[in-house]
Amino acid sequence: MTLVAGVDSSTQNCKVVIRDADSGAPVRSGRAGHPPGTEVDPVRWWEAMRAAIARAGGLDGVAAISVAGQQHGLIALDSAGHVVRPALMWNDTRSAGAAGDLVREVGAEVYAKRTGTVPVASFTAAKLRWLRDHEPGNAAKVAAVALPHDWLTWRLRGFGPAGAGPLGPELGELVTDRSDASGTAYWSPFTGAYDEELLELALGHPAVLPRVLGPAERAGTVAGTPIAVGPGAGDNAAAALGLDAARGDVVVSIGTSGTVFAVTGHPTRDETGTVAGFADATGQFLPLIATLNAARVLDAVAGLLDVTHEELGLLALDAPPGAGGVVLQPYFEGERTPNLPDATATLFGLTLASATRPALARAAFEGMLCGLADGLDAIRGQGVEADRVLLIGGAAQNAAVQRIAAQTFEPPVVVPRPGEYVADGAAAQAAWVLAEARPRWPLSVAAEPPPDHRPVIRHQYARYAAL
Ligand SMILES: Nc1ncnc2c1ncn2[C@@H]1O[C@H](COP(=O)(O)OP(=O)(O)O)[C@@H](O)[C@H]1O
Ligand SMILES: O=C(CO)[C@@H](O)[C@H](O)COP(=O)(O)O
Repeated sequence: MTLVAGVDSSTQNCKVVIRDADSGAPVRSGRAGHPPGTEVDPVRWWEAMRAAIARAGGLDGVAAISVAGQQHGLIALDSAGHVVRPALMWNDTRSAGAAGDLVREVGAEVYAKRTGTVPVASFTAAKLRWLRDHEPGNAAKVAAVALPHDWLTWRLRGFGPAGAGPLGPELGELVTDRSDASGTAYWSPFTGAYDEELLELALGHPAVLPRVLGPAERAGTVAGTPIAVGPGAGDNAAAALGLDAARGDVVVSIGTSGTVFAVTGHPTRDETGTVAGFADATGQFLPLIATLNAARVLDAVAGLLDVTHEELGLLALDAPPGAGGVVLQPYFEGERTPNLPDATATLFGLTLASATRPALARAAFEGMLCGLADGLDAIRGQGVEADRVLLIGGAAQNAAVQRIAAQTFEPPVVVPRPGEYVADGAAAQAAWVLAEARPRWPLSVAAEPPPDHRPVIRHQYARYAAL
């Protein structure tokens, strides 16, 4: 049996799956935690990846591996290959002002035309501008800019700071793929090339950028082994690949971030900045919206009510759709869509009658899902069909999330079997690199909550949207 490995280096954890390259059958897996916070020394991600691989039984028998990861994070390297400072992650909102400055200087319409996106705080370009303005000493040292999956792929191949690996710094050996490059706001999905002028505008000087590989192009081999290394991908593009998402499928992922995305044959540009015109991992495109407040909204409210996730779900299902008028605008971490980096969470509509534990619990589910349903509308506005919603991510296995999703979204909701779709997509990419043909592994469905659309949920959420 030929085995392939896929890695998901996400915000909270690193997950590794090892699969049979032909059938896609799972063979073994492992995971390790990441430190909390919105800036992290990427060495900790490297250590977690090594621990997760070890917990998955190592790479014995594995013929190819690919790494997918959280998008956008800035890993700034000096000329010796050392990280200049801890990585600034996608959910670090300090760069909101820098994003605003870049958009003012370039113009939202021009950004959308050149990169398919209008940068907000999450994007790499905004983080580079923040570095230039707030840590000029560090900015001056930047010789190369990598994203989390680029840097992990580089380390896996034996490159790294002088002395850390057998091959030395070799900044020119950095590689990435279209999907992650498209989250920088200095790469064009229209031309498939970097926009070096926009990079320089953000950082203040040129820098080495990872070479952008094609969907099944080899990056090299794992240091000291013949194991092939794939190009890797941004986590959302990897999930689309892992789900084998087809036209008409809209993926809604409820993990640390909430994302809504679909694979399309045409690049998109939304000058309002709501929909990011990303590329996917198959040579197509992946219009996407992302929210900062997803599964952790439920974590926060479960903590407040001192219940488990399952108990929170039972409480929520005790309240009627619309939660008796209670609305949670769940901006616990500021928000990216809508672009409100400094916002905080607010509860609306409380009365003596509605101030109950079930209503608060339901308002948490509804608030989180309404933000994603607004995103689905925006994606449809880009000419994307939505025949069904594929619900994935850590919170998708929660029965109340499934039921309330079927009440919030218009299209039917399908919940694939519990799985690590980002890591699965990376494993599928590794199999693709190996066989030079895209694998078509079967997708099994765990639940199809009966369609039960309740317009009241979104109507009352929308009433407070502008406040
Ligand atoms: N049954 C559940 N109900 C609600 N939330 C859950 C459940 N299981 C996991 N989660 C939440 O899902 C999140 C992790 O999701 P995951 O998709 O693995 O994260 P990431 O986006 O970092 O990859 C955590 O915040 C966790 O608390
Ligand atoms: O910023 C985005 C997408 O634009 C996020 O989706 C990140 O890619 C992080 O994802 P998770 O850690 O939640 O998977």
